[in-house]
Amino acid sequence: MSVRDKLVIFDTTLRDGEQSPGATMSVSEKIELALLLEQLGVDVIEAGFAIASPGDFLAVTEVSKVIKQTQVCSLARAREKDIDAAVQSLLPASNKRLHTFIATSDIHMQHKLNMSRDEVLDVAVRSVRYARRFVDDVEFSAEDGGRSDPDFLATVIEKVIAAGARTINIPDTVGYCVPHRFGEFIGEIIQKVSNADQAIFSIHCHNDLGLATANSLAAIECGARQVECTINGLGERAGNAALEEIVMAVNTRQDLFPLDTNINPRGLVALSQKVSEVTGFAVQPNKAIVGKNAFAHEAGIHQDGILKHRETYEIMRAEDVGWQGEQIVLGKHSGRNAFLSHMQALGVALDSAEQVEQAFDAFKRRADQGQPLTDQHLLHMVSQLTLSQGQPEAPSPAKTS
Ligand SMILES: CC(=O)SCCNC(=O)CCNC(=O)[C@H](O)C(C)(C)COP(=O)(O)OP(=O)(O)OC[C@H]1O[C@@H](n2cnc3c(N)ncnc32)[C@H](O)[C@@H]1OP(=O)(O)O
Ligand SMILES: CC(C)C(=O)C(=O)O
Repeated sequence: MSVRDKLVIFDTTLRDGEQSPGATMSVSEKIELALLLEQLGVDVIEAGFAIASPGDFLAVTEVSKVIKQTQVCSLARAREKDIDAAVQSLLPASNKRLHTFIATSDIHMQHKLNMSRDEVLDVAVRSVRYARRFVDDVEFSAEDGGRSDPDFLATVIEKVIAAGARTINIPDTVGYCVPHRFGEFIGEIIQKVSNADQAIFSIHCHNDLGLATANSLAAIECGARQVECTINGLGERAGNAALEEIVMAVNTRQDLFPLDTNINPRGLVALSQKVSEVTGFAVQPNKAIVGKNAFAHEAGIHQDGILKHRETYEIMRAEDVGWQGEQIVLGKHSGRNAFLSHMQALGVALDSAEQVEQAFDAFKRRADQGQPLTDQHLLHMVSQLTLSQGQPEAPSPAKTS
């Protein structure tokens, strides 16, 4: 029997998600979201960046008090004062992780940090070693890893694993990578690092080119076993990989990703709506999984297929991610089969082929106007039609709505 690998879901909605301009969350909002994230089954909640502000420090502390199973994490630069703040903020946590990082790309080292490769290597190792004095579970991120020299990156990783890092995160900080190359890159790094078996490799992908989910999945195929992501893909600039997309891609394509997660996908829609409410960031209707149209069908050919066999046009079940069920929406693109099935559900019997054609024609004309078509409208429309023909069968809107 083969042992299935686990994919660790590291949620950073409360840290990287909050870095999105306008998405600042209060301490009580972070607590509320953290409890929902725990209920959803995420493995790690990155609750904030303790040194960033007194409010963020408090948020990490308060989240640490209420979360019992899930690991709570704070971010820290590769500096003792950041690590000290993170350690202090995490004191109440039952299960904690400290996440320290430093950039490893030449462009960041030269222009932002003003440090040489040797200096960055030294600071990375010293920070991990320092953090391990206080916390067993230390994650190290090589910021801008996706644009880093692979040999240098592998050297840094090998040394920070030896210094005690348990998770190695290779971010595509600026969303520059493309899927097949990023997957190969992660696989190559894992191969190069002699002590790779002593750590879990992770990715953290940004969505600047709309590739965050695709890049994450490519890396998972090549050996990453932790994915950093956010609800609704919230995050710096164009956002992070969306948790709901990663989880449902893994669940739906088990042929490609034979991995287990702890996530209960039925909580995805509710959490997405809560994050949207807290941040004021609307979820676009066509957003995968959690957009209001993600399981809606207006096109007649699709509706006909769904009515005959749901899987013709559905690769996932709406109710499995927390929607009530798939939606057949009547509109100008709908066909007779969906129209009749809906009228039947409303209790309207259209007995002859002629009645069907008349009602369908009236419906198409109405739908062409582009206004939403409620059941009330449909019932009224049919009653007008049959009354004008002198036929008694159609119920009045008042009786059926
Ligand atoms: C890719 C990411 O998402 S990384 C996380 C980004 N998130 C944030 O920056 C949000 C929270 N940040 C903050 O509140 C502030 O930037 C703070 C508190 C961390 C630092 O504030 P300040 O001390 O005023 O520094 P400031 O932000 O202006 O500049 C960053 C400094 O950190 C240095 N730095 C950046 N990354 C790192 C790192 N990983 N390790 C060590 N030093 C770093 C920079 O080189 C710069 O140093 P300098 O002041 O000597 O030039
Ligand atoms: C700190 C790291 C993980 C990060 O947020 C990034 O590189 O985008």
